[in-house]
Amino acid sequence: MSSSLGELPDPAIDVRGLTVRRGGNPVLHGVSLAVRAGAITGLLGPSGCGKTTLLRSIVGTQIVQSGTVSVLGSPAGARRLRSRVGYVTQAPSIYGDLTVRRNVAYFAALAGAARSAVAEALDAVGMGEYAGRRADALSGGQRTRVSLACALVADPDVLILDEPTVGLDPVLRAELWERFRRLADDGRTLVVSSHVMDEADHCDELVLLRDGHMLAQLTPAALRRTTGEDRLEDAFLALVRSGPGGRHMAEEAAG
Ligand SMILES: Nc1ncnc2c1ncn2[C@@H]1O[C@H](COP(=O)(O)OP(=O)(O)OP(=O)(O)O)[C@@H](O)[C@H]1O
Repeated sequence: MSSSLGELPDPAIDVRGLTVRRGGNPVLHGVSLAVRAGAITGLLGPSGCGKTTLLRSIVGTQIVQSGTVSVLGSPAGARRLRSRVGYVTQAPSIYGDLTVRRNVAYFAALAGAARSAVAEALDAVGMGEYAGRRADALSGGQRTRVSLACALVADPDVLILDEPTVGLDPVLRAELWERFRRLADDGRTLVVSSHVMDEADHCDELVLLRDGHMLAQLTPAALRRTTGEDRLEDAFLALVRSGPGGRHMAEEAAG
């Protein structure tokens, strides 16, 4: 695939033997995965399986017990990654007493982005018409979109998005996935978490997590092929039920 970004290391993100405890409890158990540059990787699994913890480890905000996480060839959280990695958390982190435009302009200034990038980022998430509104007068879904615009405006090479489409209507969800696809086609690397298997078909690769264990990393087509299920929701369930043997099958199908 041609990339406007030139030479990004591939894999863009390399996670090896990642073990994390939170509040004294094991949350991730020796997770290893490789995220392809210039692709959309979907991180899928039920609520509480460790998706956010894995994303935090990739961004470098999570204390990890063992294992390594490297992003674009540097250890996760390294200073040189700050402008290259964008992270949109599940709870939108924007300033309620600022307008939508000023929120995005603030992040644009931090990133040294052009002023024109602010309007572009707002249009990209369908929030252009709300530019003058205070952020504390927005709905939850609108705040999520402004949060996403704050990440997009910095034009990062790697975008880590924690459930970015939750609470959005189907039209907006479809538009955002189109946007994500264009970013990946342009060479950006996206990791998008979701607990809705319907979204998996928008991804190039899937990382399936359950109870802090990685069940499989494979394409949606390989997941269907391995399990013989057409609906990805059913395919995920079939993989879970097939246990460790299923995991082995999935690896063979992926490999
Ligand atoms: N601050 C914390 N202290 C202790 N345990 C935590 C903390 N945050 C999360 N956990 C636990 O870690 C596990 C994984 O949580 P995590 O938020 O990574 O899951 P998730 O897959 O992102 O869930 P969801 O889809 O509901 O957001 C859960 O069992 C959760 O209860």
